[in-house]
Amino acid sequence: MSRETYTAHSIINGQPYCGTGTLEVLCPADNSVVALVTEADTQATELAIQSAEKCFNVLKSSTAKSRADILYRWYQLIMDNQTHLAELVTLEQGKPIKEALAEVVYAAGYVKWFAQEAERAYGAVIPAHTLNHQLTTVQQGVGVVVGITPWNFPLAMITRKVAPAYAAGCSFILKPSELTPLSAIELAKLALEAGFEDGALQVLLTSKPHALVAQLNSHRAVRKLTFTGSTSVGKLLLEQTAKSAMRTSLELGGNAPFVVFDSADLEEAIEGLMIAKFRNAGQTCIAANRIFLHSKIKSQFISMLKERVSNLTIGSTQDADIGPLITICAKQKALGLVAGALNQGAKLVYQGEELEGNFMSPVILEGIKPDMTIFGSEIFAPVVSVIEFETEAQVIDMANSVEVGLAAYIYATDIAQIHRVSMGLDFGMIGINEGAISNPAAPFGGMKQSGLGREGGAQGLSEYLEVKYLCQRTIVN
Ligand SMILES: NC(=O)c1ccc[n+]([C@@H]2O[C@H](COP(=O)([O-])OP(=O)(O)OC[C@H]3O[C@@H](n4cnc5c(N)ncnc54)[C@H](O)[C@@H]3O)[C@@H](O)[C@H]2O)c1
Ligand SMILES: N[C@@H](CC=O)C(=O)O
Repeated sequence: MSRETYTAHSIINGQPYCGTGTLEVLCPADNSVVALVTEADTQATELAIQSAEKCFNVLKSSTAKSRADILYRWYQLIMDNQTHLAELVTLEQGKPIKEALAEVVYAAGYVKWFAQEAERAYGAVIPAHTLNHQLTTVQQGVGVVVGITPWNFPLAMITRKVAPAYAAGCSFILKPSELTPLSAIELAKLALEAGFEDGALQVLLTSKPHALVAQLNSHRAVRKLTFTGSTSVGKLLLEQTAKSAMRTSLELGGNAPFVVFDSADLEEAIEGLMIAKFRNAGQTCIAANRIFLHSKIKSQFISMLKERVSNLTIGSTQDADIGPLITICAKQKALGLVAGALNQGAKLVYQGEELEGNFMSPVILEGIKPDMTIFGSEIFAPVVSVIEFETEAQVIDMANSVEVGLAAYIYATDIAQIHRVSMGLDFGMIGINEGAISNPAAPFGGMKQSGLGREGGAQGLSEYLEVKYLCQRTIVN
């Protein structure tokens, strides 16, 4: 791909909107400027809301079948453009091209899934309490939706929201991360090409999300907020939406335990950990963050892991396993967590060579204890932090002792133990002898401060639907 500097503008009512100011988008691989983006102002935001409101009324009288057909065309266009989309993701987000291609397919998977689910937003007939009554329910789209997405999966975190919203008949205003606007704009262009009505998907770009999102959240026409990002920003937005009691879905941060029992198949557990820890250089919300190893297998597991980790290639070449972190600040934060853990008594088991720019070599730490800062932090980098345990009760307690509860992983072959531990863990998703759990057909989401609601699966559509109860008395002449 040539390294020309792209330009990008917000999309309002189906058209590019050349806003004011200029935001620079940097390539994480070398921190060069890859795009200049104009920013949406308050007027643009107001126009987008008006257009979304108008479009919602159009969508209200469209059929689920027609929306399903349009979603299916969007799915096909994403798949037809997968190389281009993947290159954009690698350029602005940094993940290796093979992972970017996998993200395109994953993102498209949500569109296909919700093209199918669109026609299954069933209502119900309720047995009536008296004669001459018919009690039914219907489901209708909630209205104008605002979606805010992060940079780590710049395509999939968008399709996981926009596809169910459109399937439900909602119009959508998207504010993607300022770090990855190009993928968002490209996806929206493909949606319009597929047949999305002009106000059905609009994209507002800004480097000042606080002001723009506050404007959206305080508007009477906006009926739902769906947010994916950090727990701290999610909580702040929940305060805003509380003011109008707006429907709010939050997909927030994680701190996943990865528990390896002494009955585990260690080869399988290593394979699972390589995916759950190192995908996207450790920058995933469901990344294995705390590695709990039973004392009987700890030494063997760590030596097998060292062997695998020392063979990983870090860089921006086609075959690299680990790309750069998103920003230099993200790398400094991760190195700070490692230094802090060492100061607090952790032991350094492995650290690859020091690398330039945003690239970071993997690190393995052992001797991590629950009172260390790293234990309670979402590391978001290729750092393995190992905690030793003795008993099932002890590991469940330690795993549950954090404030978030998104994903957890268990490796064991004792079926009764797998059942007990799965039931005991306070996490919304559990990988059992499996390190790759993401799937459009499954409900994605967390407990405790990891969020509210679920995305994907059948539940993902309900998040955008209102249930309306109709109580009809039959007039008998
Ligand atoms: N649970 C999930 O499904 C899931 C998926 C992906 C990422 N995440 C989480 O996202 C985080 C990483 O993403 P990030 O760094 O982009 O998160 P972030 O919270 O910094 O930003 C997310 C989005 O919120 C916007 N934003 C930031 N401050 C805002 C404010 N004051 N008001 C309104 N909007 C604001 C950003 O512009 C961005 O679009 C991690 O914590 C990760 O675990 C969760
Ligand atoms: N890793 C998640 C997204 C959060 O980062 C996914 O697989 O959907």
